[in-house]
Amino acid sequence: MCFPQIILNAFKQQKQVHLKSSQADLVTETDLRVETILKSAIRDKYPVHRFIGEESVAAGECVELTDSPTWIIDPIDGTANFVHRFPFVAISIAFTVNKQVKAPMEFGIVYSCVEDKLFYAQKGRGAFLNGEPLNASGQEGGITCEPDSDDDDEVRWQGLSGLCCIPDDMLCVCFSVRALGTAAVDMCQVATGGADAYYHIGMHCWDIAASSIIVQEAGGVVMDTDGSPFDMMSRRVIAASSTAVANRISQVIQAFPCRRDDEDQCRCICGGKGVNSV
Ligand SMILES: Nc1ncnc2c1ncn2[C@@H]1O[C@H](CO)[C@@H](O)[C@H]1OP(=O)(O)O
Ligand SMILES: [Mg+2]
Ligand SMILES: [Mg+2]
Repeated sequence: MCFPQIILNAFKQQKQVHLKSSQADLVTETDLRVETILKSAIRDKYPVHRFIGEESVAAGECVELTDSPTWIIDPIDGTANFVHRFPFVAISIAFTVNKQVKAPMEFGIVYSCVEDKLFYAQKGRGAFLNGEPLNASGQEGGITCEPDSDDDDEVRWQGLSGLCCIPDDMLCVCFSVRALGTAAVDMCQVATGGADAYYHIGMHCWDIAASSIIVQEAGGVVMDTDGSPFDMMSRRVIAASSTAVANRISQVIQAFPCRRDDEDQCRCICGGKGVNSV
C-alpha cells in the first residue's frame, strides 16, 4: 500500500496517541510507519543519503546537516488534525545537499492527503500544485499561523490567548488570520496566493523545509523572523508574498528565545508525556 493511502485509511479509525513535548505535540503509529516506509524506500535507492526525520529525531537521532545529500521528512504534518479528523494532514519531504542551511532546498514536496493536493518545487524550475504553476500574490492582508504550536506550555498558552499570535502592530499588514493546523500547508497557501504571509517561532526544520522552496519558487520570500536570511535550523520563519511584506512583519514580530534544531543535536523525547486513544 502506498504511504498516502496508509494515512487516509487510518484517518477515520481510532488511534493510539502518544504525547511528546506537550498536549499539542502528538505522535501516532501512522507517523512512525510512514516515516519508516519513506526512509527505507529512499535508502534502497540511495544507500548513502542521510535523513532528518521528525519521528527519528524524537526517538533520539541527531539533527545533523552535513554536506551529504539529506532528506528532511515530516511523515504527518498536522498530527493533531489527523488525530481529531480535521482534514488537513500533509506529508512533507525536502531534499538538500552541501549543507545549504540558508539557501533553498534542491526540491520540496508537500502532499495534502485528504485534499489530494500535491505541492512541489525544484530549485530554479518553479512551483506547482497538481501540475499547475503557483504564484504568490505580492500583496499583504491574509496571514496563516499556528498559535498553539510550541514545546513550551507558556508559549502555547500565550499563542492561544492571542497575546503573541498577532501583535497590534501587525494589524496594518494583516486583516485576516487562518490556522490550518499544518505549517507545511499554511506556507503552501502563501505559494498559491490564497494567503499573503505566514510566520512562526518554534517550528522545526521538517515542518518548513519543503514548503520554504515551494514559496520561493512561487515568487514569494522566506526569511528569519529577525529579518536575516532564512535558516531552516533557527526555528524562526516568515514566508511572505513579497520582500516588502516579509520586512514589515519582521519589524513588528515579538521575538522570544528558541533553541535551534541543530543545537544539542540529540533530542530524545521518547517516553513522552502519556498515551490516549482517540
Ligand atoms: N511542539 C509542537 N507542538 C505542536 N505542533 C507543533 C510543534 N512543533 C511543530 N508543530 C507543528 O505545528 C503545526 C500545528 O500543530 C503542525 O505543523 C505541527 O507539526 P506536526 O503535526 O508534524 O507535529
Ligand atoms: Mg510537522
Ligand atoms: Mg509531523
